[in-house]
Amino acid sequence: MVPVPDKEIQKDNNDHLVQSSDPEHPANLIPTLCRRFYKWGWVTGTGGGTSIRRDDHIFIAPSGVQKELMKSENIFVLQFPTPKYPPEERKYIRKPLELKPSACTPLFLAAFERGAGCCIHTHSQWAVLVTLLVEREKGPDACFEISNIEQIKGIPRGKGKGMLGFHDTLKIPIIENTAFEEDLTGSLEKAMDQYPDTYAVLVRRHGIYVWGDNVAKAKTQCESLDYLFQLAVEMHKLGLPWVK
Ligand SMILES: CSC[C@@H](O)[C@@H](O)C(=O)COP(=O)(O)O
Ligand SMILES: [Zn+2]
Repeated sequence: MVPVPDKEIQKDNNDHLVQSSDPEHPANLIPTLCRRFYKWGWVTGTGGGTSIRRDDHIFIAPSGVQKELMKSENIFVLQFPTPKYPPEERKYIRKPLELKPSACTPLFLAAFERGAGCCIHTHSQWAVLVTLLVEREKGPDACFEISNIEQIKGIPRGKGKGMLGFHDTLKIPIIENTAFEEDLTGSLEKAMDQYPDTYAVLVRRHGIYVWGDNVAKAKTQCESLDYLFQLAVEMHKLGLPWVK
């Protein structure tokens, strides 16, 4: 697709890119998913979010808004690929007036650059608690590990490698939080490189980024991980080990 020149964006703002009666259209799916995620405590108090790639378009939510009340008309559209930095060089082809794009944008872009079709960021308390329970391990090797739990089979072994088995050990890298969301991008990318098979990165005292080849995979992987984190917290309370 030929990038739309700036003047034309100003003229009609490409509103048609977010207008569709199809509930599966990314501009409709992002608000629907965020309403659901809000109920699960993943995106409360404006935290967290979701982004979807469809062909060469990235659909992004606005920053600092109640994510469960978002509408399709509030969605930004980026031409993909696009520079992650500096933000003013990103190729927005639709910008809702008086809104800023999510601060998670460069992190979502890092997942799309690695082939994801959807990326979910949650502030789930289970994810945060797990990062606190492995707080002693800092640095590039910090990771959450769990094995011998049926739900591990909901997580891929790596791209094109099938799903993890019951006896496999699931490993999710943990990066340290930063004062600003955007500043997590470098360490997120480092963790992605260090763990090329991972589909998720935990952020200490903050939450998690989970991505998938498509929306259904990102959502079910995020659900499986959240289940495992909750279970891990409860196991810890009972003095049960996460890895056999
Ligand atoms: C409760 S504020 C949370 C934000 O700082 C950030 O962590 C976040 O997840 C959402 O950023 P946003 O720019 O609103 O999409
Ligand atoms: Zn966040």
